[in-house]
Amino acid sequence: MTVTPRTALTIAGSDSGGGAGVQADLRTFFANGVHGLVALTAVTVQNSLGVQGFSEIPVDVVTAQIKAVAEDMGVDAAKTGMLATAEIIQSVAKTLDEVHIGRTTDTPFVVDPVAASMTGHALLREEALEAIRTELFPRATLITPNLDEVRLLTGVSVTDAASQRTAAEALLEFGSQWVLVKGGHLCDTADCVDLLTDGSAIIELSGPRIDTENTHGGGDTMASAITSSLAKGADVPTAVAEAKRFIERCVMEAYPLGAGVGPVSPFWRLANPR
Ligand SMILES: Nc1ncnc2c1ncn2[C@@H]1O[C@H](COP(=O)(O)OP(=O)(O)OP(=O)(O)O)[C@@H](O)[C@H]1O
Ligand SMILES: Cc1ncc(COP(=O)(O)O)c(N)n1
Repeated sequence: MTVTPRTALTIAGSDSGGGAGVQADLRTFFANGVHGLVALTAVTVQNSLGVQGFSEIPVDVVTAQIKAVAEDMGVDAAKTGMLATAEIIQSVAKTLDEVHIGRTTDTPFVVDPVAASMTGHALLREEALEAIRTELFPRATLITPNLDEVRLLTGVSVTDAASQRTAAEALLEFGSQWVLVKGGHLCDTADCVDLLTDGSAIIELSGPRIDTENTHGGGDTMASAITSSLAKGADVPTAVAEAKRFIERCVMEAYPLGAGVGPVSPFWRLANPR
């Protein structure tokens, strides 16, 4: 019998290098057996050396993509990545309410507050940070900032487990249900520890730090692995734990591509189905 898979929607930018953005999200949804839906927000000119520029998609086209897939196909979970401008963020937030996606609905919503590429190029206009805090975080089931984004959003510099906890508490104040403070950039630790909290539960997800230069798309892949598990009905702690195991293997099997930073690889699951 033909079975329709669960669906996950990514609202994010394109990476011409294929390692981050909607390309990473679709690779990850596919590897996790979920049908990926896309609302494209921006087209970046990008390779392994960095981002040379980007052009935003008109706001009405962004929101029309969300409505088109949500109204016809249904969305089991959604995530955001690069949103580029305050105008796009505000319109996406309003549209998500209209199609009943977000923490107060049955459809979980993950916000990966992408501000810059790992090579340091801005992917968000400066004035848009406040819109992420006020428009998206209160609607989010989970937010997944890395340590640079944590500093931009809260002013807290995470240097150890105690400051990671302080940052998570500060982020919860913006109104998301759960916060995941990713520890991939805490370079002096032997393990990569991500901290997940909803204000009552505090869960440390720890795994070995894998020695590789090739981590492009790691944050997008982590957030879309979480979104895949949520689309399949997992609760947030289970989805994050599953995604942590998934991203570890993706980092382990990351490959060199181009002269700069290569991408993490969601392909391992397809090569070793289980
Ligand atoms: N070298 C590594 N070994 C194992 N796990 C890692 C490594 N680097 C990152 N991770 C894990 O990958 C996930 C993404 O973390 P990270 O903090 O790097 O996000 P990010 O900065 O948004 O990603 P990126 O900018 O690389 O796309 C986290 O679960 C983190 O613990
Ligand atoms: C379109 C797009 N979205 C997100 C990222 C962040 O990924 P990374 O931090 O690995 O550069 C990116 N580089 N490009």
